[in-house]
Amino acid sequence: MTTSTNGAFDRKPFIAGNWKMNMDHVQGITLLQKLAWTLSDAKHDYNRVEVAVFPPFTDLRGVQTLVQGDDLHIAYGGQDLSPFDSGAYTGDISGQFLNKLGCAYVLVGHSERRTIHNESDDVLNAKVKAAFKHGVTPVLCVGEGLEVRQAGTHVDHTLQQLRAGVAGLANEQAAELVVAYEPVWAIGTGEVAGPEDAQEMCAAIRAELESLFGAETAGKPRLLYGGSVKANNAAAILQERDVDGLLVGGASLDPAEFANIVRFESHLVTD
Ligand SMILES: O=C(CO)COP(=O)(O)O
Repeated sequence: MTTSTNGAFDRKPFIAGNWKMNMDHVQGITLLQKLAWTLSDAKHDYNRVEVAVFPPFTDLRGVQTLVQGDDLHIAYGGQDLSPFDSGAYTGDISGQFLNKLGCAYVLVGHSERRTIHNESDDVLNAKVKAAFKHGVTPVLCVGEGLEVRQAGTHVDHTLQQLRAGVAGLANEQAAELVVAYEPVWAIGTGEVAGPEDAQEMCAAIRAELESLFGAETAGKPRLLYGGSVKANNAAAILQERDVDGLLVGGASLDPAEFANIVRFESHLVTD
C-alpha cells in the first residue's frame, strides 16, 4: 500500500500544463480564464500547490496581460528558448524576451525537441544555462524511449541526459532547477508509467543530483512526472515520495480535467 504524503510534501507540489502546439492566442486566453475560474470556484490554494502553463510563444503576451489584469496566481513559461542571448538566429526566442514577458519557467529538452529537432545534450546544457542567465527557471525534461525501456537501461539513459543537462551548474542553480521525467513511450499514448516507475526514476534522479551537488542542494529541486497524466491517475503518482509534481500534455487543454489534476489532494489516499 502506498503511503500518503498528504500534508507532508517536502517541496511545494508543482502542476504544469504543456499546451504544445495547441491553442492560438485567442483560444489560449479562453482556456486560461476557464482554468482560473474553475480553480477559484474550487477555492484552490495556490500557496499549497503551484500551477503553471506553457503556452505557445504567440500566446505569451496575452497570457501575461490576463495574469496581470486579473491578478492570477498562475505561473507561465515558454516551451523552449535559444541558447544565445540575441542576434542572427531566425525563428529562435531569447531567454531575455521570456523574462521580459514575466515567464517564471521555460521547458528545456522536451522529448519532442530532442527527437523532432534533434537537440543534443550539449545544446540543451547551453539552454539550461541561458535560462538561468536570463532569470528564468528551466524545467529540464529527460526520459527514455520504448526500446531503451525494453532493454532495461532506462535509468542509466535518463541519468546520462540529466548529467549532461546540469553540467557546470552552480549549487544555487541546481537547487532551483525543475526536472521532468517523461518516458517517451508514455507521452500522448495513453500508456502511463506506473506510480512505481515514476518513483523509481525520480529517486534515481534525486540520488544523482545528490552525488553531483551534495545532499542539501539535492533536496530542493522539484521532480515532475509527465506522460498520459489524467485526473484519475494524478493522485496515485503524486503519492510517491520523490514525485513533486506533474507535467501534463493533452489533459491540460481541458480546463475541468486540468483543474481536477491540480486539486489532486482531494483524491489522495490517507491512511
Ligand atoms: O509531453 C507531455 C507533457 O510535456 C505529456 O503529454 P501527454 O500528457 O499528452 O501524454
